[in-house]
Amino acid sequence: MNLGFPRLDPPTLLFSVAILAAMLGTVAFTMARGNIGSQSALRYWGKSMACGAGTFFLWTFTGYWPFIATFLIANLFAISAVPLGTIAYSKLFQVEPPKQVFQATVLFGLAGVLGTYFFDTSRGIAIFTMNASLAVQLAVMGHLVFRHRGEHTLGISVLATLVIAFLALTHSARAVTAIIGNTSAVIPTGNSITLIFYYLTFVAYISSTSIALFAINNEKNRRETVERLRRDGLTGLYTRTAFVEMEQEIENAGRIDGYALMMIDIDHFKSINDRFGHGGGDVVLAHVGRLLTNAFRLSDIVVRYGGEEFCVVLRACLETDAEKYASRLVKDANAQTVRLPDGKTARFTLSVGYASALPASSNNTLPESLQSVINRADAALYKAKEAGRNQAVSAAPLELLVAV
Ligand SMILES: Nc1nc2c(ncn2[C@@H]2O[C@H](COP(=O)(O)OP(=O)(O)OP(=O)(O)O)[C@@H](O)[C@H]2O)c(=O)[nH]1
Repeated sequence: MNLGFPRLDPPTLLFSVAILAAMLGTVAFTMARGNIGSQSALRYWGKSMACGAGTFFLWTFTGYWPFIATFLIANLFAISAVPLGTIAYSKLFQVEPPKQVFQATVLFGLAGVLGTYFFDTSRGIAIFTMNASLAVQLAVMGHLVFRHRGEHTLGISVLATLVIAFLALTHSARAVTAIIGNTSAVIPTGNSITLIFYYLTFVAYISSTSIALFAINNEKNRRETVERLRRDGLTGLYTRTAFVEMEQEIENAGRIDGYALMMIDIDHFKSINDRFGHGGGDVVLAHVGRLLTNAFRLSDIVVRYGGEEFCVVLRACLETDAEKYASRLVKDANAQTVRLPDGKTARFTLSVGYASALPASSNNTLPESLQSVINRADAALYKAKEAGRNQAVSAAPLELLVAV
Protein backbone atom coordinates (compact mmCIF):
# COMPACT_ATOMS: atom_id res chain seq x y z
CA MET A 1 0.00 0.00 0.00
CA ASN A 2 1.38 3.40 -0.98
CA LEU A 3 0.85 5.91 1.85
CA GLY A 4 2.60 8.78 0.04
CA PHE A 5 0.97 12.18 -0.47
CA PRO A 6 -1.02 12.45 -3.70
CA ARG A 7 0.59 14.65 -6.31
CA LEU A 8 -1.27 17.97 -6.58
CA ASP A 9 -0.33 19.93 -9.65
CA PRO A 10 -1.06 23.69 -9.79
CA PRO A 11 -2.96 23.76 -13.14
CA THR A 12 -5.47 21.14 -11.97
CA LEU A 13 -5.77 22.87 -8.59
CA LEU A 14 -6.31 26.25 -10.27
CA PHE A 15 -9.05 24.82 -12.43
CA SER A 16 -10.68 23.08 -9.44
CA VAL A 17 -10.64 26.28 -7.33
CA ALA A 18 -12.24 28.14 -10.24
CA ILE A 19 -15.00 25.52 -10.42
CA LEU A 20 -15.51 25.58 -6.64
CA ALA A 21 -15.79 29.40 -6.62
CA ALA A 22 -18.17 29.31 -9.60
CA MET A 23 -20.33 26.73 -7.81
CA LEU A 24 -20.46 28.74 -4.57
CA GLY A 25 -21.26 31.88 -6.57
CA THR A 26 -24.11 30.04 -8.32
CA VAL A 27 -25.44 28.85 -4.95
CA ALA A 28 -25.37 32.47 -3.70
CA PHE A 29 -27.21 33.77 -6.78
CA THR A 30 -29.79 30.98 -6.47
CA MET A 31 -30.29 31.64 -2.76
CA ALA A 32 -30.72 35.37 -3.48
CA ARG A 33 -33.99 34.61 -5.27
CA GLY A 34 -35.59 33.12 -2.19
CA ASN A 35 -34.11 35.52 0.36
CA ILE A 36 -35.89 38.81 -0.12
CA GLY A 37 -34.25 40.41 2.96
CA SER A 38 -30.70 39.33 2.09
CA GLN A 39 -31.01 39.44 -1.69
CA SER A 40 -28.43 42.18 -2.13
CA ALA A 41 -25.90 40.52 0.25
CA LEU A 42 -26.16 37.18 -1.53
CA ARG A 43 -25.85 38.81 -4.95
CA TYR A 44 -22.68 40.61 -3.88
CA TRP A 45 -21.34 37.31 -2.61
CA GLY A 46 -22.18 35.71 -5.95
CA LYS A 47 -20.27 38.50 -7.73
CA SER A 48 -17.30 38.10 -5.39
CA MET A 49 -17.14 34.36 -6.09
CA ALA A 50 -17.53 35.02 -9.82
CA CYS A 51 -14.48 37.32 -9.65
CA GLY A 52 -12.56 34.65 -7.76
CA ALA A 53 -13.60 32.03 -10.32
CA GLY A 54 -12.61 34.41 -13.14
CA THR A 55 -9.14 34.98 -11.67
CA PHE A 56 -8.37 31.29 -11.20
CA PHE A 57 -9.89 30.29 -14.51
CA LEU A 58 -7.78 32.82 -16.42
CA TRP A 59 -4.63 31.86 -14.51
CA THR A 60 -5.18 28.27 -15.64
CA PHE A 61 -4.52 29.45 -19.21
CA THR A 62 -1.32 31.34 -18.44
CA GLY A 63 0.98 30.93 -21.42
CA TYR A 64 -1.87 29.80 -23.68
CA TRP A 65 -4.14 32.83 -23.73
CA PRO A 66 -3.13 36.47 -24.39
CA PHE A 67 -1.32 38.32 -21.61
CA ILE A 68 -4.14 40.87 -21.37
CA ALA A 69 -6.48 38.07 -20.17
CA THR A 70 -4.19 36.06 -17.93
CA PHE A 71 -2.47 39.08 -16.36
CA LEU A 72 -4.47 42.30 -16.68
CA ILE A 73 -8.04 40.98 -16.51
CA ALA A 74 -7.15 38.22 -14.04
CA ASN A 75 -5.67 40.80 -11.66
CA LEU A 76 -8.69 43.07 -12.12
CA PHE A 77 -10.91 40.17 -11.03
CA ALA A 78 -8.55 39.35 -8.15
CA ILE A 79 -8.51 42.89 -6.72
CA SER A 80 -12.34 43.19 -6.95
CA ALA A 81 -13.24 39.86 -5.31
CA VAL A 82 -12.55 40.69 -1.64
CA PRO A 83 -14.23 44.15 -1.66
CA LEU A 84 -17.36 42.63 -3.23
CA GLY A 85 -17.33 39.88 -0.60
CA THR A 86 -16.89 42.41 2.20
CA ILE A 87 -19.80 44.48 0.87
CA ALA A 88 -21.87 41.24 0.99
CA TYR A 89 -20.98 40.75 4.67
CA SER A 90 -21.62 44.45 5.41
CA LYS A 91 -25.10 44.18 3.89
CA LEU A 92 -25.80 41.09 5.99
CA PHE A 93 -24.63 42.82 9.17
CA GLN A 94 -26.40 46.03 8.11
CA VAL A 95 -23.31 48.20 8.46
CA GLU A 96 -21.74 50.65 6.04
CA PRO A 97 -18.90 49.03 4.01
CA PRO A 98 -15.59 50.96 4.08
CA LYS A 99 -15.89 52.04 0.43
CA GLN A 100 -12.95 54.49 0.49
CA VAL A 101 -10.56 51.76 1.66
CA PHE A 102 -11.71 49.57 -1.20
CA GLN A 103 -11.44 52.31 -3.80
CA ALA A 104 -7.92 53.14 -2.61
CA THR A 105 -6.76 49.50 -2.54
CA VAL A 106 -8.25 48.71 -5.95
CA LEU A 107 -6.53 51.76 -7.48
CA PHE A 108 -3.24 51.07 -5.70
CA GLY A 109 -3.26 47.37 -6.63
CA LEU A 110 -4.10 48.04 -10.24
CA ALA A 111 -1.54 50.86 -10.56
CA GLY A 112 1.35 48.38 -10.42
CA VAL A 113 -0.39 45.99 -12.81
CA LEU A 114 -1.17 48.73 -15.35
CA GLY A 115 2.42 49.98 -15.04
CA THR A 116 3.76 46.56 -15.93
CA TYR A 117 1.29 46.07 -18.75
CA PHE A 118 1.52 49.46 -20.45
CA PHE A 119 4.93 50.82 -19.44
CA ASP A 120 6.83 47.64 -18.77
CA THR A 121 7.72 48.69 -15.23
CA SER A 122 9.20 46.07 -12.91
CA ARG A 123 7.03 43.07 -12.08
CA GLY A 124 8.12 43.55 -8.49
CA ILE A 125 6.09 46.77 -8.26
CA ALA A 126 2.95 44.98 -9.49
CA ILE A 127 3.56 42.12 -7.07
CA PHE A 128 3.95 44.63 -4.23
CA THR A 129 0.90 46.80 -5.02
CA MET A 130 -1.39 43.82 -5.64
CA ASN A 131 -0.33 41.84 -2.57
CA ALA A 132 -0.26 44.83 -0.22
CA SER A 133 -3.75 45.84 -1.39
CA LEU A 134 -5.11 42.32 -1.05
CA ALA A 135 -3.64 42.07 2.46
CA VAL A 136 -5.40 45.30 3.51
CA GLN A 137 -8.69 44.20 1.91
CA LEU A 138 -8.54 40.84 3.66
CA ALA A 139 -7.68 42.47 7.00
CA VAL A 140 -10.77 44.69 6.68
CA MET A 141 -12.94 41.68 5.81
CA GLY A 142 -11.54 39.55 8.65
CA HIS A 143 -12.11 42.35 11.15
CA LEU A 144 -15.72 42.74 10.00
CA VAL A 145 -16.50 39.01 10.19
CA PHE A 146 -14.88 38.69 13.62
CA ARG A 147 -16.57 41.78 15.03
CA HIS A 148 -20.01 40.49 14.09
CA ARG A 149 -19.49 36.84 15.07
CA GLY A 150 -22.90 35.80 16.35
CA GLU A 151 -23.57 33.41 19.19
CA HIS A 152 -25.13 30.82 16.86
CA THR A 153 -22.51 31.13 14.13
CA LEU A 154 -19.50 31.57 16.39
CA GLY A 155 -17.55 28.48 15.24
CA ILE A 156 -17.74 29.09 11.49
CA SER A 157 -17.22 32.87 11.91
CA VAL A 158 -14.04 32.34 13.93
CA LEU A 159 -12.80 29.70 11.48
CA ALA A 160 -13.46 32.03 8.52
CA THR A 161 -11.67 34.87 10.36
CA LEU A 162 -8.61 32.69 10.99
CA VAL A 163 -8.45 31.63 7.33
CA ILE A 164 -8.91 35.24 6.15
CA ALA A 165 -6.16 36.37 8.56
CA PHE A 166 -3.84 33.64 7.32
CA LEU A 167 -4.45 34.62 3.69
CA ALA A 168 -3.86 38.28 4.59
CA LEU A 169 -0.53 37.31 6.18
CA THR A 170 0.41 35.27 3.10
CA HIS A 171 -0.19 38.31 0.87
CA SER A 172 1.67 40.61 3.29
CA ALA A 173 4.65 38.23 3.22
CA ARG A 174 4.62 38.23 -0.58
CA ALA A 175 4.46 42.05 -0.63
CA VAL A 176 7.44 42.21 1.74
CA THR A 177 9.50 39.75 -0.33
CA ALA A 178 8.77 41.88 -3.41
CA ILE A 179 10.21 44.94 -1.63
CA ILE A 180 13.33 43.17 -0.42
CA GLY A 181 14.21 41.94 -3.84
CA ASN A 182 12.30 38.84 -4.87
CA THR A 183 10.68 40.35 -7.93
CA SER A 184 10.65 37.20 -10.03
CA ALA A 185 7.38 36.79 -11.91
CA VAL A 186 5.09 34.09 -10.62
CA ILE A 187 3.74 31.73 -13.22
CA PRO A 188 0.40 30.59 -11.76
CA THR A 189 0.70 27.20 -13.44
CA GLY A 190 4.33 26.73 -12.38
CA ASN A 191 5.25 23.66 -10.40
CA SER A 192 5.97 24.96 -6.92
CA ILE A 193 5.03 23.73 -3.46
CA THR A 194 4.39 27.36 -2.38
CA LEU A 195 1.80 27.74 -5.12
CA ILE A 196 0.08 24.48 -4.15
CA PHE A 197 0.00 25.69 -0.54
CA TYR A 198 -1.44 29.06 -1.63
CA TYR A 199 -4.16 27.46 -3.72
CA LEU A 200 -5.14 25.15 -0.87
CA THR A 201 -5.36 28.18 1.41
CA PHE A 202 -7.63 29.71 -1.19
CA VAL A 203 -9.86 26.60 -1.15
CA ALA A 204 -10.13 27.06 2.63
CA TYR A 205 -10.87 30.78 2.13
CA ILE A 206 -13.70 30.48 -0.37
CA SER A 207 -15.22 27.49 1.44
CA SER A 208 -15.13 28.91 4.98
CA THR A 209 -16.20 32.44 4.04
CA SER A 210 -19.07 31.13 1.87
CA ILE A 211 -20.29 28.71 4.54
CA ALA A 212 -20.02 31.47 7.17
CA LEU A 213 -22.02 33.86 4.99
CA PHE A 214 -24.71 31.25 4.27
CA ALA A 215 -24.86 30.25 7.96
CA ILE A 216 -25.16 33.90 9.11
CA ASN A 217 -27.89 34.44 6.52
CA ASN A 218 -29.76 31.34 7.74
CA GLU A 219 -29.53 32.50 11.32
CA LYS A 220 -30.79 35.96 10.34
CA ASN A 221 -33.75 34.36 8.52
CA ARG A 222 -34.50 32.12 11.50
CA ARG A 223 -34.49 35.08 13.89
CA GLU A 224 -36.70 37.15 11.58
CA THR A 225 -39.20 34.29 11.20
CA VAL A 226 -39.38 33.76 14.97
CA GLU A 227 -39.80 37.52 15.45
CA ARG A 228 -42.56 37.66 12.79
CA LEU A 229 -44.45 34.83 14.50
CA ARG A 230 -44.31 36.82 17.74
CA ARG A 231 -45.91 39.85 16.08
CA ASP A 232 -49.56 40.62 15.47
CA GLY A 233 -50.25 40.88 11.75
CA LEU A 234 -52.50 43.97 11.95
CA THR A 235 -50.58 46.23 14.34
CA GLY A 236 -47.05 44.78 14.25
CA LEU A 237 -47.06 44.70 18.06
CA TYR A 238 -46.15 41.65 20.18
CA THR A 239 -48.90 39.06 20.47
CA ARG A 240 -50.21 37.97 23.84
CA THR A 241 -48.50 34.59 23.35
CA ALA A 242 -45.15 36.33 22.83
CA PHE A 243 -45.83 38.45 25.92
CA VAL A 244 -46.46 35.34 28.04
CA GLU A 245 -43.10 33.96 26.84
CA MET A 246 -41.41 37.14 28.10
CA GLU A 247 -42.92 36.82 31.60
CA GLN A 248 -39.83 35.44 33.31
CA GLU A 249 -37.51 37.94 31.70
CA ILE A 250 -39.79 40.88 32.63
CA GLU A 251 -40.03 39.67 36.25
CA ASN A 252 -36.26 39.17 36.54
CA ALA A 253 -35.42 42.58 35.08
CA GLY A 254 -38.19 44.13 37.19
CA ARG A 255 -36.65 42.77 40.39
CA ILE A 256 -33.57 44.89 39.69
CA ASP A 257 -35.00 48.03 38.10
CA GLY A 258 -38.76 47.86 38.67
CA TYR A 259 -41.20 48.64 35.86
CA ALA A 260 -44.58 50.17 35.13
CA LEU A 261 -47.37 48.43 33.24
CA MET A 262 -50.28 50.01 31.40
CA MET A 263 -53.47 48.34 30.24
CA ILE A 264 -54.97 50.42 27.44
CA ASP A 265 -58.37 50.04 25.83
CA ILE A 266 -59.99 51.92 22.92
CA ASP A 267 -63.25 53.44 24.13
CA HIS A 268 -66.52 52.43 22.47
CA PHE A 269 -64.68 50.52 19.80
CA LYS A 270 -67.82 48.59 18.95
CA SER A 271 -69.45 51.82 17.80
CA ILE A 272 -66.34 52.64 15.65
CA ASN A 273 -66.84 49.27 13.96
CA ASP A 274 -70.56 49.96 13.60
CA ARG A 275 -69.96 53.35 12.01
CA PHE A 276 -66.99 52.63 9.76
CA GLY A 277 -67.25 48.90 9.25
CA HIS A 278 -64.82 46.21 10.42
CA GLY A 279 -62.24 47.40 7.85
CA GLY A 280 -62.43 50.94 9.25
CA GLY A 281 -62.04 49.52 12.76
CA ASP A 282 -58.93 47.66 11.62
CA VAL A 283 -57.39 50.90 10.31
CA VAL A 284 -58.01 52.54 13.71
CA LEU A 285 -56.42 49.54 15.47
CA ALA A 286 -53.33 49.77 13.25
CA HIS A 287 -53.17 53.52 13.93
CA VAL A 288 -53.28 52.95 17.69
CA GLY A 289 -50.51 50.33 17.26
CA ARG A 290 -48.30 52.98 15.61
CA LEU A 291 -49.23 55.58 18.22
CA LEU A 292 -48.13 53.24 21.01
CA THR A 293 -44.93 52.20 19.21
CA ASN A 294 -43.95 55.85 18.78
CA ALA A 295 -44.98 56.86 22.28
CA PHE A 296 -42.61 54.52 24.12
CA ARG A 297 -38.94 53.60 24.08
CA LEU A 298 -37.56 50.77 21.95
CA SER A 299 -36.77 48.82 25.13
CA ASP A 300 -40.40 48.99 26.30
CA ILE A 301 -42.70 46.11 25.40
CA VAL A 302 -45.89 47.00 23.51
CA VAL A 303 -48.42 44.19 23.20
CA ARG A 304 -51.78 43.73 21.49
CA TYR A 305 -53.32 42.05 24.50
CA GLY A 306 -56.76 41.36 23.06
CA GLY A 307 -59.08 42.70 20.33
CA GLU A 308 -58.90 46.42 21.16
CA GLU A 309 -56.92 46.12 24.36
CA PHE A 310 -53.17 46.80 24.60
CA CYS A 311 -50.56 46.34 27.28
CA VAL A 312 -47.27 48.22 27.64
CA VAL A 313 -44.39 47.33 29.95
CA LEU A 314 -42.23 50.39 30.66
CA ARG A 315 -38.88 49.18 31.86
CA ALA A 316 -37.19 50.85 34.82
CA CYS A 317 -40.01 53.38 35.07
CA LEU A 318 -40.87 55.30 38.24
CA GLU A 319 -44.49 55.61 39.41
CA THR A 320 -44.49 59.38 38.78
CA ASP A 321 -43.20 58.88 35.23
CA ALA A 322 -45.86 56.22 34.57
CA GLU A 323 -48.52 58.73 35.57
CA LYS A 324 -47.01 61.33 33.23
CA TYR A 325 -46.79 58.92 30.28
CA ALA A 326 -50.32 57.56 30.79
CA SER A 327 -51.87 61.05 30.92
CA ARG A 328 -49.86 62.14 27.88
CA LEU A 329 -51.04 59.07 25.95
CA VAL A 330 -54.70 59.83 26.72
CA LYS A 331 -54.16 63.44 25.64
CA ASP A 332 -52.32 62.44 22.43
CA ALA A 333 -55.08 60.00 21.46
CA ASN A 334 -57.61 62.81 21.82
CA ALA A 335 -55.74 64.88 19.29
CA GLN A 336 -55.57 62.12 16.68
CA THR A 337 -57.68 61.77 13.58
CA VAL A 338 -57.49 58.63 11.49
CA ARG A 339 -57.98 58.90 7.74
CA LEU A 340 -59.83 55.86 6.43
CA PRO A 341 -59.44 54.42 2.90
CA ASP A 342 -62.89 55.74 1.90
CA GLY A 343 -61.85 59.31 2.76
CA LYS A 344 -63.79 59.51 6.04
CA THR A 345 -62.01 60.40 9.26
CA ALA A 346 -62.40 58.56 12.54
CA ARG A 347 -61.54 59.72 16.04
CA PHE A 348 -61.04 57.69 19.16
CA THR A 349 -60.21 57.99 22.84
CA LEU A 350 -58.28 55.70 25.16
CA SER A 351 -58.78 54.55 28.73
CA VAL A 352 -55.65 53.58 30.64
CA GLY A 353 -55.04 51.73 33.88
CA TYR A 354 -51.44 51.70 35.10
CA ALA A 355 -49.54 50.04 37.92
CA SER A 356 -45.94 50.06 39.12
CA ALA A 357 -43.87 47.07 40.13
CA LEU A 358 -41.18 48.04 42.60
CA PRO A 359 -37.65 46.64 42.45
CA ALA A 360 -36.71 43.99 45.03
CA SER A 361 -34.40 46.48 46.76
CA SER A 362 -37.40 48.53 47.95
CA ASN A 363 -39.48 47.71 51.03
CA ASN A 364 -41.72 44.99 49.65
CA THR A 365 -40.71 41.57 50.89
CA LEU A 366 -41.97 39.28 48.13
CA PRO A 367 -41.47 40.32 44.49
CA GLU A 368 -44.79 40.81 42.74
CA SER A 369 -45.64 38.48 39.83
CA LEU A 370 -46.30 39.95 36.40
CA GLN A 371 -49.84 38.56 36.51
CA SER A 372 -50.50 40.41 39.75
CA VAL A 373 -49.32 43.71 38.19
CA ILE A 374 -51.54 43.04 35.15
CA ASN A 375 -54.52 42.38 37.45
CA ARG A 376 -53.96 45.65 39.30
CA ALA A 377 -53.59 47.65 36.07
CA ASP A 378 -56.68 45.91 34.66
CA ALA A 379 -58.70 46.84 37.76
CA ALA A 380 -57.54 50.46 37.29
CA LEU A 381 -58.59 50.32 33.63
CA TYR A 382 -62.03 49.15 34.74
CA LYS A 383 -62.22 52.17 37.07
CA ALA A 384 -61.22 54.50 34.21
CA LYS A 385 -64.06 53.05 32.11
CA GLU A 386 -66.52 53.41 34.97
CA ALA A 387 -65.46 56.99 35.63
CA GLY A 388 -66.46 57.97 32.09
CA ARG A 389 -63.54 56.71 29.87
CA ASN A 390 -60.93 58.91 28.10
CA GLN A 391 -58.70 59.06 31.19
CA ALA A 392 -55.83 57.36 33.01
CA VAL A 393 -56.25 55.85 36.47
CA SER A 394 -53.51 54.64 38.78
CA ALA A 395 -53.80 51.16 40.29
CA ALA A 396 -54.08 50.62 44.02
CA PRO A 397 -50.64 49.80 45.48
CA LEU A 398 -49.92 46.15 46.15
CA GLU A 399 -49.90 46.56 49.96
CA LEU A 400 -53.40 48.07 49.92
CA LEU A 401 -54.74 45.18 47.88
CA VAL A 402 -53.17 42.72 50.31
CA ALA A 403 -54.64 44.58 53.28
CA VAL A 404 -58.20 44.60 51.86
N1 LIG B 1 -62.28 45.84 13.49
C1 LIG B 1 -61.93 45.01 14.46
N2 LIG B 1 -62.69 44.93 15.56
C2 LIG B 1 -62.32 44.11 16.55
C3 LIG B 1 -61.13 43.35 16.47
N3 LIG B 1 -61.02 42.65 17.63
C4 LIG B 1 -62.08 42.96 18.38
N4 LIG B 1 -62.88 43.84 17.75
C5 LIG B 1 -64.15 44.44 18.17
O1 LIG B 1 -63.92 45.28 19.31
C6 LIG B 1 -65.18 45.46 19.96
C7 LIG B 1 -64.98 45.51 21.45
O2 LIG B 1 -66.17 45.88 22.00
P1 LIG B 1 -66.46 45.93 23.54
O3 LIG B 1 -65.60 44.93 24.26
O4 LIG B 1 -67.93 45.82 23.74
O5 LIG B 1 -65.94 47.29 24.03
P2 LIG B 1 -66.11 48.77 23.45
O6 LIG B 1 -67.16 48.89 22.45
O7 LIG B 1 -64.74 49.23 23.06
O8 LIG B 1 -66.56 49.55 24.73
P3 LIG B 1 -65.71 49.92 26.00
O9 LIG B 1 -64.46 49.10 25.99
O10 LIG B 1 -66.58 49.60 27.16
O11 LIG B 1 -65.40 51.36 25.89
C8 LIG B 1 -66.07 44.29 19.51
O12 LIG B 1 -67.11 44.80 18.72
C9 LIG B 1 -65.15 43.42 18.67
O13 LIG B 1 -65.83 42.84 17.57
C10 LIG B 1 -60.35 43.46 15.30
O14 LIG B 1 -59.29 42.84 15.13
N5 LIG B 1 -60.77 44.31 14.32
